[in-house]
Amino acid sequence: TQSTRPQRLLSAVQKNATRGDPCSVVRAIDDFCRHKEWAMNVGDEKGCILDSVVSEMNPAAVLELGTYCGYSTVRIARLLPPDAKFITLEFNPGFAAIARQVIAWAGLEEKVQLVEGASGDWIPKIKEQFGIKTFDLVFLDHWKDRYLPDTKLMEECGLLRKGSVLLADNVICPGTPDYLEYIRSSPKYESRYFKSHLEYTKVEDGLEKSIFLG
Ligand SMILES: Cc1ncnc2c1ncn2[C@@H]1O[C@H](/C=C/CNC(=O)c2cc(-c3ccc(F)cc3)cc(O)c2O)[C@@H](O)[C@H]1O
Ligand SMILES: [Mg+2]
Repeated sequence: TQSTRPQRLLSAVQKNATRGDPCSVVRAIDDFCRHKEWAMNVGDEKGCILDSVVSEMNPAAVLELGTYCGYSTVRIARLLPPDAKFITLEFNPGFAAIARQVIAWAGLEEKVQLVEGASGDWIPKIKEQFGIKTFDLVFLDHWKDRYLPDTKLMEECGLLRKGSVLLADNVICPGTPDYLEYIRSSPKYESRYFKSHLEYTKVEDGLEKSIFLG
């Protein structure tokens, strides 16, 4: 039977990365995507911006929307303090299965809770299910037309506090026009665009970092 791209990405990790070494897992995926098969991971260039935001915040509670193969999950989890809570939502069972193995290969399975399901269904249940009051950091990297509705839902569910940071991938390519318009014009957010490139290409893309003002 034919393998899928995520399966081939996992094989590349198992072949080229060292078990328990998150940086080698990140490197193995970037090499695979740059030299073998492109895949929609945040990548190394935007990944460095993600790293600096995570390191600067030292967050106690992180939410990721859209795990895919777990590349950004590993990037974030490797930088978290020991008792931080990190939830990543993924509704495609095939991708979730691959991501679990990528996260395990990095030795980070204790730091990450991968929840299988749709963000719209799970966001209202997070407080009671996981004992989380608010998130310090949310990384948005799922379907681009879900960024805005999920942001409004997180506001409504009281999951954001004064100072919570939303970091959104792909605000230029593929683009998230309705989200950008909302977040940049809303008095509830202080927003800043980090210009970069679409993963593994020279095409412009960037991350939008938005601080919730309460
Ligand atoms: C509501 C809900 N709930 C839970 N999981 C959800 C969910 N909605 C989606 N997911 C999950 O998240 C990932 C989806 C990611 C979507 N990302 C992109 O489409 C994307 C595309 C490009 C791209 C750019 C130029 C091109 F020419 C082609 C593609 C680059 C990117 O960086 C992307 O992120 C995927 O794993 C999907 O199952
Ligand atoms: Mg992306």
